Amino acid sequence: MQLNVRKMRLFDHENIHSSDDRDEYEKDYARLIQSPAFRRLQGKSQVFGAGSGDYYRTRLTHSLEVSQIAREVARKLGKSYAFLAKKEHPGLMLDPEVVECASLAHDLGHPPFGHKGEEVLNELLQADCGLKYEGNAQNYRILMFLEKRAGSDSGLDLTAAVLLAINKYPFCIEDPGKLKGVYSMEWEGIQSLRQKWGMPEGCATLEAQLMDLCDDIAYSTHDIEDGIRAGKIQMNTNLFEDDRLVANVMQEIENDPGNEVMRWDEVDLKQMVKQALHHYLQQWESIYVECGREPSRTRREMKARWVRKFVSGVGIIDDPATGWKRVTFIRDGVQDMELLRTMEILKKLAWVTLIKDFRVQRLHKRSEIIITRLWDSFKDPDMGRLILPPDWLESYERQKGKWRWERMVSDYIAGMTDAYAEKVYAEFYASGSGTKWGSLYDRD
Ligand SMILES: Nc1ccn([C@H]2C[C@H](O)[C@@H](COP(=O)(O)OP(=O)(O)OP(=O)(O)O)O2)c(=O)n1
Repeated sequence: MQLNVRKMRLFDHENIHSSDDRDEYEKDYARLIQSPAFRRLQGKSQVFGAGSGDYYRTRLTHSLEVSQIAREVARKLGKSYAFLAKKEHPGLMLDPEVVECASLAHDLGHPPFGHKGEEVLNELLQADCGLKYEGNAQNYRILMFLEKRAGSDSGLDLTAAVLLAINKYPFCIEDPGKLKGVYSMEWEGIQSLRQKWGMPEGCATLEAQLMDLCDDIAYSTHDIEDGIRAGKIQMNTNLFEDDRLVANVMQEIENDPGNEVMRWDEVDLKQMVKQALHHYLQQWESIYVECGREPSRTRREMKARWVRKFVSGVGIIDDPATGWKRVTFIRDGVQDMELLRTMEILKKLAWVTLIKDFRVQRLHKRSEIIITRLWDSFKDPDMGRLILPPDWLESYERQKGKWRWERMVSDYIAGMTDAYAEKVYAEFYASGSGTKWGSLYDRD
């Protein structure tokens, strides 16, 4: 019975493969891996611009790393927690295949140029028409409406378990006070699934929580690895004794007062930052010697050890505040605050050394200019109708007024890779010898 609730699909009208013997999650995996939205992640920035170096992460390689980590952790937890085997509640189960699919899909909604693109598109939409743009909400536009699969016009029509495992923020984003969530049109479907499952309000499934934590494990470690490779973080120095760096990290923490892991009223903030950096770096010297003083091997080994350390800390506890369960780092049956803080401080370290680096900031400035000019070019329906690809217009017309024009334009811009956004921008605005005209044979 519960399995059916987990494997049900929202639309499921015409399944051309209904006679095949694949498991429902195998179908989800195939639909995701073979979707154009998934392929386009290869051209979307993680931190450095996609295409700025073959070794740096893109949203695609990041999503693959998250899915590998999340799948393994789900299997491991499945063996350690007896309640998971009882399958008493569909939201309190951990299927490795489900977290794998959710991880592959969790960043589909990112526009070109990563978080900066998301911020700019949101500001433009809000200022011009009062709509919001948010990457997690956009995941559902893509999965439920924009992607097509053989035999259906209604998105990828994934199983309920996978859809809810992507839902980190189980809210309607258009409700007052919500910065993240699901747009109202898609929230209807997600909410109906949550009700069928009996999900408590505001709580995410265990699978969504695990995907979220594994996303953090992946990027907090690989961003540092990318940063060392780019020469922005010097690991062979005693980072925790670098007063300016420690002060910058402290400043970022103070700028993020809502972060519950960082309750610095409870601890000495400076001490906490120094301790976490010390904790992180402890093994650096010995790994360096073990790896024959080879920087690239040392970097990889350090990253691998930290992923293993974080992974081995993942557990499930009761959450007295909600009566639901919580996936987090645990030690001796309680939340491991030291490990949680170390991870948060790694994120801040990446922030102050990489994201605030002037070259990355120039990339952000450029992406702001490009996205703003693209928005200005397409937002007016009279002009937009002349310059949008015909299949986008046809999809829009088929909705017979259910979609607002601005939502469709933001879908179009958000779907672009970094390079494609650059190309369309150059078609409109570059002059002289720098002009790059689109070829007649390019697919838009
Ligand atoms: N202004 C920013 C913010 C973040 N990043 C990078 C750092 C990480 O590599 C990644 C984090 O992105 P996610 O979408 O995984 O972030 P969250 O999970 O924190 O965001 P959300 O809760 O919105 O999903 O993006 C960046 O380059 N520039």
